[in-house]
Amino acid sequence: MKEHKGAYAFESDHHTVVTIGTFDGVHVGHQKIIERLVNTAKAGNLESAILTFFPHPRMVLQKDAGIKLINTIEERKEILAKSGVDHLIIHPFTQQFSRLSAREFVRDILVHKLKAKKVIIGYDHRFGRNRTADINDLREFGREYEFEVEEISKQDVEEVAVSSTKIRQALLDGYVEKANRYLSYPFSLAGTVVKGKGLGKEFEFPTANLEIKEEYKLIPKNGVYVVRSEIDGAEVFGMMNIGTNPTVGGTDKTIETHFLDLDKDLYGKYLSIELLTRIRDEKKFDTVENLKRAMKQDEAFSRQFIRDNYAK
Ligand SMILES: Cc1cc2nc3c(=O)[nH]c(=O)nc-3n(C[C@H](O)[C@H](O)[C@H](O)COP(=O)(O)O)c2cc1C
Ligand SMILES: Nc1ncnc2c1ncn2[C@@H]1O[C@H](COP(=O)(O)OP(=O)(O)O)[C@@H](O)[C@H]1O
Repeated sequence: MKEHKGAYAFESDHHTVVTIGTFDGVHVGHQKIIERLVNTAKAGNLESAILTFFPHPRMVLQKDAGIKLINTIEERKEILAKSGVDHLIIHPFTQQFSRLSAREFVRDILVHKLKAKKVIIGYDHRFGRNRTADINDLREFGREYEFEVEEISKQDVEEVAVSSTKIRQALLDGYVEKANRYLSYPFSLAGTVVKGKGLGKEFEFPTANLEIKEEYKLIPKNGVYVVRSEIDGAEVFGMMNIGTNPTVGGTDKTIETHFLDLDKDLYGKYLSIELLTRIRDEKKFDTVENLKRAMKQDEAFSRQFIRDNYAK
């Protein structure tokens, strides 16, 4: 897969089949559409291209600081790279871009830059300034500029929309296994290990504190989770706490992981950590002793879960 920083940077000698969308999560519904894109490309001797926007239109137009996404743009790239698509075009969605008329968008971007011979698009997709054009207008443009339009049915679009919403809601409710089923891969959190309060080592449970730089990344419900990661090329399991550490009087939200059977300085490392299942809610314990006891139970639970599901 070739990545292009915006439609204007796209270069290819071939004609393309293009689909347009955010594809947050790249979940099973998205994967179906991408499969169709890739197969259509093969059958028509075209190259397949996904046109996606970043930042998300809602971040730009509504200054929607609250919008949370399942994938960071880096994660989205990595997952799409495995899908067999020839081109990923990440177009910066700006105020200026949003003012392109429907005709300008079709003519300048789809036809002249991307050389689209086919566009696969949802039945309800709207585009151009103020989102005034619809799929019928696109078909009209297709006759003029000689490309075909293939519609993604209402049912397929709804399936896709529903599963993105369902995945976000499942994560916010702590149901990571449900989210992982919809995604067909484990939801993960990625960031740099930073210094915490320095209490973990006294606890006998040192924890790597993850700092996630993308403020738009969705963080699942507070609580304790069994996790898996890769550190220096080796698979490691662990238990993660997402929360405010109320027992030791914390207030800020932290994401910290104790890795099982590991003794390594992790400061400054960039880790991607998969969430496998949820163990329990975060609690305010009366004493640190009681918290320690709970963490020992978490460890026993985690080891059993790993034996049951990931035994080699
Ligand atoms: C598996 C696990 C479960 C945890 N559960 C709780 C909890 O229920 N309540 C709580 O206040 N803190 C919980 N913590 C957080 C500890 O309070 C935290 O590790 C400790 O404050 C050390 O923080 P530090 O790494 O920033 O020094 C948990 C941590 C881990 C790794
Ligand atoms: N098994 C392990 N799991 C997590 N971190 C570990 C582990 N072994 C060593 N470490 C190191 O210990 C650090 C955490 O220690 P801790 O006392 O909790 O300090 P702080 O909270 O100040 O970051 C981690 O960032 C990592 O560098």
